[in-house]
Amino acid sequence: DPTWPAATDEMEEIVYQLQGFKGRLFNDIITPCNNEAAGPGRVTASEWLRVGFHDMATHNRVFKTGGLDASLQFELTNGENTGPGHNTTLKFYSNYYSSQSSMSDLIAAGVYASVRSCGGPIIPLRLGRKDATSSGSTGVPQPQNSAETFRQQFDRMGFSTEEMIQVTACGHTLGGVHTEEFPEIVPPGTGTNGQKPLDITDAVFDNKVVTEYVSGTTQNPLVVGPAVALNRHSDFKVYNIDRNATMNGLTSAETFKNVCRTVLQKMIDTVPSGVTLTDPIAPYAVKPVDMQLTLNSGGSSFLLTGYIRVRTTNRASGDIKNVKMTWKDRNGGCASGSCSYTAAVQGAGTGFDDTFEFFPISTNIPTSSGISSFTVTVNLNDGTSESYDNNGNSYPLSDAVILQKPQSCLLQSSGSLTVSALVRNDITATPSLGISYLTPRGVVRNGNPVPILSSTSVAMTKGDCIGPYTFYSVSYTIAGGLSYAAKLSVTAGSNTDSFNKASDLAGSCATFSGTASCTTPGSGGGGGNDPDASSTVVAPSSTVEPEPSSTSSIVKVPSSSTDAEPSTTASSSSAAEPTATGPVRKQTVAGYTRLRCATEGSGVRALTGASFAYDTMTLESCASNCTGFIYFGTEYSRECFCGNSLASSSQEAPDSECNMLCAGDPTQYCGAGNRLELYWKPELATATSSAAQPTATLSRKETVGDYDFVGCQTEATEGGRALEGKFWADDGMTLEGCAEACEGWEYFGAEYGRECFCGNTLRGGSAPAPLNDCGMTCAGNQYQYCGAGNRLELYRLASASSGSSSKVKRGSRGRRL
Ligand code: HEM
Repeated sequence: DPTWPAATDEMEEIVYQLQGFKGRLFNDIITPCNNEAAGPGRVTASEWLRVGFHDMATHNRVFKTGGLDASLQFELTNGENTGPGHNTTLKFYSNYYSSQSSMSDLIAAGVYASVRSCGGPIIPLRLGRKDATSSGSTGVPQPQNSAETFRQQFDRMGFSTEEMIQVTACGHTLGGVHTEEFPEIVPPGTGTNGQKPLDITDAVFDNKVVTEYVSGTTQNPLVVGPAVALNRHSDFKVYNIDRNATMNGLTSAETFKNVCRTVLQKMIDTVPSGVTLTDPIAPYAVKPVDMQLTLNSGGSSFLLTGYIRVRTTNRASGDIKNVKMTWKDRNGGCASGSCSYTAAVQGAGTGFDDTFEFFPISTNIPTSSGISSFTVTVNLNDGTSESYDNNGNSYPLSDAVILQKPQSCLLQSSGSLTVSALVRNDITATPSLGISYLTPRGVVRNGNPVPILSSTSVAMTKGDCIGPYTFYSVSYTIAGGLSYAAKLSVTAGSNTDSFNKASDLAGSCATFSGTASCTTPGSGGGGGNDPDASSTVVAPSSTVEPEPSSTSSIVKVPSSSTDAEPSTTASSSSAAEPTATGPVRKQTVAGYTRLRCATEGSGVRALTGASFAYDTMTLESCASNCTGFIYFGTEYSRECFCGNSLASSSQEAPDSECNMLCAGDPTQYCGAGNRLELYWKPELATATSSAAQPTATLSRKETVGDYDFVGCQTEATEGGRALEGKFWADDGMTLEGCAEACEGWEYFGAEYGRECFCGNTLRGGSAPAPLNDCGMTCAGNQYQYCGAGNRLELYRLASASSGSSSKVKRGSRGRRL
């Protein structure tokens, strides 16, 4: 078993913990192998495999540049990487992209997963790839190249002639050639759904690509057909280079599988210099998952939560009776006298080749004695048991630094994050919060769908001492709309509580209540060690938002205890209503007029033009940042947003809700959490556009051309797509474009941002879905909705709907289809 924790833990989960309880669903769109997530004629698993090759294919073995490094994301429009498959694949992987899972490791994992999902071999998966930050050289083999050029290109990649033939055959057992990308090889109308398969089983990882070729029955469009006359029959040129000797050696299914395991591993292990790959990963026999300490109210005990995941692949089902966790306290003993917890199974999950059971942990641990590590005993129904001690190390679980989730919160609409942490009083280092976060590329250049991964570290401010711990906290705004994907680490000296998911945080921070008196660990705990001891509510807070300090972004955990650091300026309670000397609501600021206190949009920002966040925020400085924009608004004391339009879902809110003072001027109001102190210059609206009313806001379109909006609709469950008439996909997709393409059809539907389907009927199993499911914006118009994965933004001809018995009223969201 690997030793826990390891740098590969997140990838281990993504790759093995696929479905069922705590499933990461990485295989969702490639299972079954013939799934066509991006539309008919597009076998998703084959697209994943091809992505691996195209990313690797620019490797130079002499200079040790390129290889599997995710540089493909910057190369999507260089002419070598045609077709939408690369884009949709990288977009899917982006859901898993983090500081612990590089895009290039995800591409390699995608090769492993697609091959496995299609019945191919288990490719050993090493990890540790690093992502390129810009495009690399060109050099992906193209069908028109000569046999000698192919040989040279693969030699540059580090592949012998034999390996070139093998790896190409292993790749071309899946998928096909598309008319959209290679109309000269597959002329329009000659394929099925615009695709011609490379062998007759284009969604099975078998050696038909070889046997059909060797027997002369192949219909592979890169061997026979129009490509021959055009000299684009690249598979023939490659396979025939050694007079078919290598191909003849692959006619045994077993040999093919083994050879493909070897050459595909070589393909994904081809990396630039500076990368050292780990040993191949394997699923843990026993793995702690999501272990977390949380200080209970009162402050004298922790709640330890998480799961022990046990691999059950080689066990008879129901084999395990329960799992016992036994821990050591901070000093290596068991001062509290009770240091174990036994759990029964809660859920089961599966991977391609594995099964797991999960045993939930939920137990209290006194803060006076704490925890340092644990071991696991798996008790079997036959009366025997197995001990797991993490290869002799015990499973480490430090209580030195703890991210305290109930007092941490994330407002996803604005990205406003507050993190509270507890640091044990014997740790002298001041903690800092590390935030690793994704932001969408502002300007999408060359179709790169992968968000930017950044990290930042912010110092935390000291709060109250509770028992042997001291609170620290900090607030920060994660701009860009992907705050839920952030990972949070609190570090003090060599102690850290790392890789906590921001998505686990609630939208509002709860107030901590506890009176355990301040102690130093090891002193025997002092007072307040009884978990049920008095838990006087110290600072009942009526607001859900943490209260802002007027001088900085720091939010102190509310407390009345005497050793609290003095608050420097205006107290939070004075924020609510202006007094003679207190804050006032300014009606005009630098030529802008106050409009109202406004909410953010639902799921979108109210103002999307530009944004700023800093600790010296004033209305004047925000207005100055927003010069030229029709609107500006301040939020959450230190944030500033500009825009020429206001999201239609932004609502007026009572002024009393815009009650936070500006971080840089406590005599002014600067909104609140999810509340904008909104100003505008209406004359700019008439100058820049004919209407003062905002025009460009993300909203549902009730009508598009001759079509009425029907609703959000699932795909069909009965063999095929909900709409079967016509399909196309494009990075410039808009609702108008889709409507136009579907002229003459009764329905059109936009899906996954960039796909368009037409049809006269809806296939069985397609059903109305909640509107919120259809949350993807159109690739060609950010202000329109274009469905989502497996969800159609569905429209129907107005004439058809009003004429038929099952009326869909114009503009209604009728579900009556
Ligand atoms: C001389 C080398 C190669 C050439 C010239 C070549 C060329 C092509 C072409 C023209 C297509 C059609 C793409 C489309 O229309 O979507 C294709 C598809 C494909 N290639 Fe290759 N290829 C080569 C080697 C490889 C290798 C080494 C692999 C992976 C190990 C690979 C994996 C694939 C896959 C999986 C598809 C199907 C994609 C789909 O269905 O969307 N190819 N290849």
